[in-house]
Parts: sequence; C-alpha cells; structure tokens
Amino acid sequence: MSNRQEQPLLNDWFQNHGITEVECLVSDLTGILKGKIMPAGKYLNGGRPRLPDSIFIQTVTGGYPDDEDIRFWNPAERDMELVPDANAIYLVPWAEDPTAQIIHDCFYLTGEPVELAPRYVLKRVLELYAARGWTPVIAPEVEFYLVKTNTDSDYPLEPPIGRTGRQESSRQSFSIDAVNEFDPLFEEMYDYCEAMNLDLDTLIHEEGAGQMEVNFQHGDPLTLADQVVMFKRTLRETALRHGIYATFMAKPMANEPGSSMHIHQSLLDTKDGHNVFADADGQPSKLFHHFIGGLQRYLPSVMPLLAPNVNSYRRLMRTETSGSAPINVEWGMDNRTVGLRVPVSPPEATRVENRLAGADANPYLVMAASLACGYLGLLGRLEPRPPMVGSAWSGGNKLPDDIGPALDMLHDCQPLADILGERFTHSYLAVKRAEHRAYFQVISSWEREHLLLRV
Ligand SMILES: NC(=O)CC[C@H](N)C(=O)O
Repeated sequence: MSNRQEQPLLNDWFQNHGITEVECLVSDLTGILKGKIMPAGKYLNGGRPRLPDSIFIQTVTGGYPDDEDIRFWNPAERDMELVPDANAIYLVPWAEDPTAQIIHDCFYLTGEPVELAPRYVLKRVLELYAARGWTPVIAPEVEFYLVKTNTDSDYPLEPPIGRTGRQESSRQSFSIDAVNEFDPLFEEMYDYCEAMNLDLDTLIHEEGAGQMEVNFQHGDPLTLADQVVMFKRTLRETALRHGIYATFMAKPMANEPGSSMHIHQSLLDTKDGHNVFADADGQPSKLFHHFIGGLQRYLPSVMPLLAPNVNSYRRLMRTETSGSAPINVEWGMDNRTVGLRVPVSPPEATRVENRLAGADANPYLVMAASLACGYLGLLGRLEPRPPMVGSAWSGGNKLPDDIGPALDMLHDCQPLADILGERFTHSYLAVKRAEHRAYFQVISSWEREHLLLRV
C-alpha cells in the first residue's frame, strides 16, 4: 500500500499548478483534518512529514483515554510517516500562494500501516470486497445548518437571515428563494468546490430554518469519503468568510430537525461492472437481500461510528421536531420513515440508502461501518425482515438510544471488531467512553432548573 510510485504524478501536478506549499493532511477520528505545512520543493524531494499516532486517540475535549492497553501500545507516541495518495490531491482555493492539500495514509517507521487511521479502516473493508470480486459504490448526502456566529458557549443558535425563517414559526423547507439569499456564500462554495474537483450534485434547502443539504455524485467510497471531509472543511471556511458558521452537529437546536449523512450503497461485479443488487430480470437479487439482512443485524452494534457523540442520539429520538430522522433499522421501498430506504430506480441503480448516520460522523467510518455490516450479511446469507409498508415511526427494532449502550453493543460484537480491526475498535471505544465520562461531569442548566429547589 506504499504510494511511492506516484511521485511522477505529484511532480507533474505541482508543476502544472505552480505549487509552492503543501498541506499534508490526515483525518482524525472525528473527520477533522490534522497535519503539517511544507515547502513544495522539499516535499517533491521526498521529504515526508511525521506525526505522532496519538492524533487518533485524542478526545473531542483534547484529552486522552486513561486505558492500560492504549498506554501499552503507545509507550511514547509512536511516530508515523505520512505518505501521499496521488488520487487525493486538491488545490487550496482560498490560499494566496498556490497551495496543494493532499490526503495522506499513515505508516509506522517499520512500514506497517497505522490501524487506528479512519482512512485505513475503510481501506480494510474495501479490500474484503475486492477479494470477492465486488466493488461497492456510494453516494453520500450531507446536511448542515448555517447559523449566526456567536461565541457564548450556552446560547440559542439562530439562522442568519431573512426568508429561511426563524425556527418553527416560518420555516422555508425546499424554498429556492431562501437558498438564493445565501447566494454570495454558495457561489463562492461552488467556485471552491469546482477548483478542487469535488463532485457536488444538488443543493437544497432542507426542513429546518437555515438547514441545507448537498448531494454528491455516486462513486468509489474512498474517493467520496475524501470528498466529504474536504467539503466540510471548504464549507466551514467559506461560511466564516461570510461571517456565519456552518455546523455539521447532528442536532444543533432542540426545536429543529437534526442533520444527517445518508449514504446510498450499491455493489458492482468488478469484472463486468454490472450491479449485483439486481438480477437479470431486473428484480432485486438475493445478494441485495443478504446485504440488507446484514445491515439490519449489525447496524445497531456499529452505531458509535454512525452516531459518535452524545448529541448524535438527540437527532435519533422521535419528537415533534425530529423531522424524518430514523429510529429503527427496518427497510422499505421509497419509505422515508425507515432507517434503510430502497429508492425507486432502474435495475442498474438498485441500491439501499442507509439513513442512520448523522452529519457529525466521520465519513470514512460511516462507509466502513455500513459496508462491514452489509459484508457480514452477504457472507452469512442473512435474510432481512419483511419490508415496512407505511409509517415505521412507532414500530420496528429499536436502536441504542444513547452513546453508552451503543458503546456496550459495539464492545460485544466480535465479528465487527474482526473487520474494522481489533486495535482500532479497542481504542475507538476507549476514546468515546472518555468523552462520555467528560460529558457526564458537566452539570446542565436543566438539572439546576428542575432540581435545585425541588429535591
Ligand atoms: N432529507 C431528509 O430525509 C431529512 C433527514 C433528516 N434531517 C435526518 O436527520 O435524518
């Protein structure tokens, strides 16, 4: 998996774009890009930056889990070398000097890949499919909110302006005028995305006030996970330039719907490229049903990757404002009340849309997790339950309703740890448990309001 042979490609690309600086990037557990900046000349001469592998065991609060095994694995933060993927090179469109941003894979100095890296976890899963002659195809959709900037830590978030509405009272779901009000921001976002070759398809105003959704063209999972990570960075950057925040929190406001990262999944025969989810007569195939059977059986156990934060589970709770966020892993034809929707499509586009992940999730891990569940279904020839017709809001097999029970379920699922990697799964659980403990130490205003003088 070393990418050394790609050096000539890098040389050409740098020359064509007159690159003087390089941002060497790696996605951490949350999907945020970490890295180092380097002069282009040094980089082209084979200079490879190093980072400590502790970037993969840091919690969102900046701490590290207190875990014996992790300390044993990381006696003094092992150094990793960053190796570029020539398919993951982008311009930094907002930089003054011509700058490249390149996504890297991480290797220890002994040459083994770093199992803790989310991009590596997805590569592992894709290799399992490749070994059986299958090529997964993914199309992600990402929702987000635009909100007024505000630096208070305990504040109500508000949509920035005008016709998008001010929460509940006057939402403008799907309004084209409300999107157009953000024209300067979206024009710039599209210009940036074009300069970076990100395959954006459509942009739509979603259900919430100031909530938008971007759809990507379908394609190879690794490329699309790279693109989603890049898109999030680009949008956050663009919004700040226009004086507002773009947030991918799963449920930023209690009285507005949450934000999701839906992924459409199909499976091609690597040799002839036909979609193995449909039979010759155009009907959904046995493999399609086994894939869904795997999603139904294993998705509840892999929820910490699809819903990685305490906040993620607030989106998946059925309330008056939860919109069409799913609460179960039932499946159905063109049914938006289930976790697994099968859109109406021609046979060659037969696919299942996994609607469980929040926009706050790491796209590498969402794709790895969902494809791992489907793979277990294909291997075990699992049969799905009958499809849901009509509303699934009050029924179906429940998902874990909080990060605590979700982590316990992942801990107890050995088949998933085997696929995602023992070391990755162990440290991911430790990081998430440490975050949960940190959250639990905060006494909320709700507690003071309802308990201070009443107990
Ligand atoms: N486009 C939609 O179906 C809305 C999805 C919803 N916002 C969710 O969180 O799942």
